[in-house]
Amino acid sequence: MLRAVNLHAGYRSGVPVLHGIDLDVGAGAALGVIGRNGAGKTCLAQTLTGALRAIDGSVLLGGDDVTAKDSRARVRARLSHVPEGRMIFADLSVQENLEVAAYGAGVKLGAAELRAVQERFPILERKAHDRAGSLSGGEQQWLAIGRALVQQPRAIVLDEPSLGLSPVAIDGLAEALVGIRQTGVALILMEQNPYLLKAVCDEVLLLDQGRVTRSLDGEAGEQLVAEAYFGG
Ligand SMILES: Nc1ncnc2c1ncn2[C@@H]1O[C@H](COP(=O)(O)OP(=O)(O)OP(=O)(O)O)[C@@H](O)[C@H]1O
Repeated sequence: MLRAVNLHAGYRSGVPVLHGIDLDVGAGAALGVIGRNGAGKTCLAQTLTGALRAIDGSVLLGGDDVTAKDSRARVRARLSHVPEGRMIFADLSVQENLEVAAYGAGVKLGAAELRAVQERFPILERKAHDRAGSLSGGEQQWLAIGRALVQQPRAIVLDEPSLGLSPVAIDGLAEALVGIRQTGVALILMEQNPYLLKAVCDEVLLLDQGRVTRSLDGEAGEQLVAEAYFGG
């Protein structure tokens, strides 16, 4: 569903950060990307979703080459982004945040679509009319994922969604992401938390200085991920 082929990219300074990334995640599958601070996870998330332009290589969504499309066009092609830091609109209500996200994707947010997201994350119904900035960090993460879901994505790229969450909230996040996978959405999860990766992903890529240095399958487990990542 979402593929990167020989992807080279960097931030606007022009210094290359990614040096030839290949990845492929199918519908209903989840691919993890783990790497130290500065490995290039955010650069990869932004290049996949169109916030940054590739220097070379391609991004394909459902077989279509979207490399030349900007982030807005990619959202409309059903590729959603849950950015690092959540990036919700703090001064809008929870429901308005969902409405804006759906509008940006060219999707009508009817009562049934709203209910589907609220059933997955009941807090988004209980606090529908609260200011989004008044939510706790964990609640804001549900809203950030809810914003992606109302866009009716075929694939979602999530950038460090566990950041700042308690262990209990991370368990809830894992459960939610597995539930989303089961609806056929492809997930790419940039993460530093091996336990979340183990719970959600079939395969985890190790990113080091902009290159994939290893690929670990789900059976390898969090122990192997942690050993490889922490250099054990
Ligand atoms: N806005 C920017 N402009 C230029 N260089 C940047 C920018 N943001 C990050 N970098 C550099 O690009 C490289 C990759 O950073 P990136 O944030 O993509 O890594 P990351 O794996 O997401 O790290 P973290 O886990 O700390 O968020 C690093 O060397 C970083 O210093």
